[in-house]
Amino acid sequence: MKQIIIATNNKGKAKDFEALLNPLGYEVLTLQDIEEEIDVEETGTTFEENAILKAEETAKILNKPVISDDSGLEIDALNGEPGIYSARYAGGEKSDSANIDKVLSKLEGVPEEQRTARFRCVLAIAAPGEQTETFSGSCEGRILNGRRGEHGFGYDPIFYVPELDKAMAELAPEQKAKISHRGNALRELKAAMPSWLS
Ligand SMILES: O=c1nc[nH]c2c1ncn2[C@H]1C[C@H](O)[C@@H](COP(=O)(O)OP(=O)(O)OP(=O)(O)O)O1
Ligand SMILES: [Mg+2]
Repeated sequence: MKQIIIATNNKGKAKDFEALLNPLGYEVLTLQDIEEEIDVEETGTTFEENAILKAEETAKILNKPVISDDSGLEIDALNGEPGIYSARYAGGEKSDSANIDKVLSKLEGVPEEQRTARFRCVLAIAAPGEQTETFSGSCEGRILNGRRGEHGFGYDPIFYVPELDKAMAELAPEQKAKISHRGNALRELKAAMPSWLS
């Protein structure tokens, strides 16, 4: 089986990429599968910058082509927060549960029609000696009043997908792959760089 390295330490993202890439005949490897500990500092001010930082630094260390993912949730009623700070919204130690609690408390009393939000994902492809490329995808929805569903990771339990009348965490990985910001970004990548994912 062909292998592809995703420059992430997030196990939830790894599962999403498996649902997207296994059907194309790729085995997904992440930073959790390799000896070296790589945790690139996200000092950029946009998803693009952070995705490029993660991809280029990882490709350089491993001397191999990699794909990175920088993603997050933008909530309109919070002026786009948590945005690029999604992973550390509730503080230093990354905690999906604490992050969700913070969003729910900030949105307390905000009516349904004002709870619009979107997930964004930027993928960067970097390879030694090659120009880095980026691709982006988004997924529109609304923030629920509480958690629903057991699948996924991050903010999935509080993200409602109107077309499917389901929370993102109520979708099986294959269903999420069809509509997610990550799936949409990967389809952009595949359309522009077919030789990468054939
Ligand atoms: O499909 C998703 N479903 C739910 N939540 C999501 C999703 N996609 C991103 N998110 C949230 C999780 C995390 O709070 C942040 C990503 O932060 P981000 O820096 O890109 O990832 P990370 O630090 O967890 O792992 P890494 O940088 O090693 O890839 O956005
Ligand atoms: Mg990160």
